[in-house]
This record gives sequence, C-alpha cells and structure tokens, in this order.
Amino acid sequence: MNYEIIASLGPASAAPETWRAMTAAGASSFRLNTSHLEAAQLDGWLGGLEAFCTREQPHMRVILDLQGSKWRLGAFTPFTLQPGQEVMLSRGDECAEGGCLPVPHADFFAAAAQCDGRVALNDARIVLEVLSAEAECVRARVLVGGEIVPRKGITLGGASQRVEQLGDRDRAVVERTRHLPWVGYAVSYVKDAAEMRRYRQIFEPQAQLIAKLERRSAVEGATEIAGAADGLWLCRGDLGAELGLRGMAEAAWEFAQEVRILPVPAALAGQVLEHMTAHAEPTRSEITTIYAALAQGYRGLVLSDETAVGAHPVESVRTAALFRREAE
Ligand SMILES: Nc1ncnc2c1ncn2[C@@H]1O[C@H](COP(=O)(O)OP(=O)(O)O)[C@@H](O)[C@H]1O
Ligand SMILES: C=C(OP(=O)(O)O)C(=O)O
Repeated sequence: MNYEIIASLGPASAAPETWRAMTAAGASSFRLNTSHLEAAQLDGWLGGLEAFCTREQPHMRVILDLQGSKWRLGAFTPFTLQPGQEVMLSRGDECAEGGCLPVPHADFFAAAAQCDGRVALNDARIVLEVLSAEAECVRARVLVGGEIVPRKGITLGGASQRVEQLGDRDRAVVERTRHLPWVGYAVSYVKDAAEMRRYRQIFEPQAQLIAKLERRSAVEGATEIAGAADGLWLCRGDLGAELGLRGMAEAAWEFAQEVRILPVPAALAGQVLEHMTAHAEPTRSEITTIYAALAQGYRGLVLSDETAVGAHPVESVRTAALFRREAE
C-alpha cells in the first residue's frame, strides 16, 4: 500500500538528525502545531526546516497546524488538578496566579453559559463540571483530574456556538510563511464547507490546505468540505472529546464507509500509535486499526504525541510505514 506518513514535530524531534532518521524511516511530511509556538520559536523551527527541506529533502512538506476556531487554554505554569478541587477559567491570554486557567476566547464564555455543564480539557483527559458561568469567568469543579499544561484544547459539552474564523495568531503565521513553497496548512475545527471556502481566500491559490475534521458537522459535511481542501484529516482526539468515545467510534466508522470515494485524500489522526509514545512496540489493536484504515481507503496517517513528545519518534514512523509497498 502507498500512503503518507505525517509526523508531528516537538521537543522529541527537534534535531535535524531526528528529521533525517524519520524521513529514512518513511515520514513524507512533518507537522508543526503552531498553537504551541511563539513567533520567535516558529521562526527557529522554520529556519532549520527550510535548510533541511530545500537542501536534503526537496519533496518534504511541512504542514503548519493552525488553531482555527478551536479553543485552547492560554499560558500558565503547569499544575495538577485534583478531583473535587474548584478551579477558575478566566478570560485572558495568561494567568500569573496558581490554580487559574486562562482562556483567551470571548466566545467560549458565551457558549459556557449554555453548555450541558461539562468542560473537557486536553481531548477530555481532564473533565470539569461547571458551577457558574459569567461573561469573563467560569467556576468549575474537577471531575476527572490530572496534570494540565498550557495551550491544551478545551471542549464544551453540547455547545455548538463559536466564532468560526482564523485569529490573529493564525493570520500572522500565514503572512510569515505564504512565500514558502515547502509549507502547507491544516486548519483546526472547521465547521462546514462555507467556512473552508472562506479560509481558501486567505491563502495563496497553490497552497496545500488540509481540513481537520473534529466536529460532527465536519464529518457529516466532509464531501462538501473536500471541495475547498486538498486533504482531510479525521482527528479522533478532538472528535472523542466532542462526541464521547462511542460517538467518535460511530462517526469514524461512518466516515470510513465513504473515505474511498472522497474527492481528496484522507488521513487518520489521533492516537494512531499512542502506545508508542512510551513503549517501543505498538499494540496489536493499533496495528490492526491502521491496516483496516488503509484497506478502507485512507491515504495517510498522522502521528502526534508519538513523534512530538514520545520516547520513540523514529521507531513510531517505522511502525507506521509497516504496510508501505516497499516494506512488503
Ligand atoms: N513545539 C512544542 N513544544 C512543546 N510541546 C509540543 C510542541 N509541539 C507539540 N507539543 C506537544 O506534543 C504533543 C502532540 O502535539 P499535538 O498533536 O499538536 O497535540 P495537541 O493538539 O493535543 O496540543 C502534545 O502533547 C503537545 O503539547
Ligand atoms: C490530531 C488531532 O488534532 P489536535 O492535535 O489539534 O488535537 C486530533 O484531535 O486527533
């Protein structure tokens, strides 16, 4: 089988020798999640990657992941949320005082007042119960705790209202990179085809543009969204937070039924080889799911934590390449 392997870069894969080894193991593109990078950090990555891509791997693409309308926490010192503890989510880019979570998005607070009472953080690894919701502050109790770090995703149960647009951060990234032919973009949290068509206008006409399917409406409207995109990623991390595990599995199964007839290639994302973040081997279940996805017609795999923060970035790529034609 022939398919793309998109390897996310992060602290575990910041060195050119790791890029070289991941490329040799089968990575066809790299992904940089710009939500985790300040402008100067992004410049640092792009400087190194430009030299690598243009001198060593002229076919390599770097996909810049844009936040789109996805809600993410701002900046704060990491801490651990204990079950039963009360926590404040306050409007702002950062929080200096301990135990407070900054949320930079005004539309989050409007939606929180109407949600079903659940706030999920970091793809629902952490769950909060809303106690009160005001214009600039949500008070919540921790139901499922754990360590929370900056810039992690926020999901509200039962809330569909949000402002669909590229924020200032995203627009600055596009302006900074629009002249780079080896760069493409993946837009998070696209709602529908109309939104994707609006985004298309912002980029250079030849720019590679991927729509990340992370909401029910996007999975249901995938064929229409594909009309304004060069590729689709089925993002099971956010879908799991949006729809719950059962809803995510149903949506992924339905999407797989039509993946072969989509007008653009689709890639599978979200915990593809999660086990390999900490272990040198995948689970049987992960490998079986990858094989089934490729047999169904997926044309790519996106590795996230596995290559960005995992202990085995190169081995993860090699494992993802198991079903490549040349590996047979
Ligand atoms: N430049 C970076 N610096 C630090 N951590 C990063 C960076 N890029 C990605 N990560 C981390 O790598 C992991 C995978 O990244 P990603 O798939 O973008 O995750 P998420 O969307 O959940 O934040 C996450 O744990 C994220 O926090
Ligand atoms: C790959 C995904 O997107 P993100 O990294 O933005 O959470 C996902 O949700 O599965």
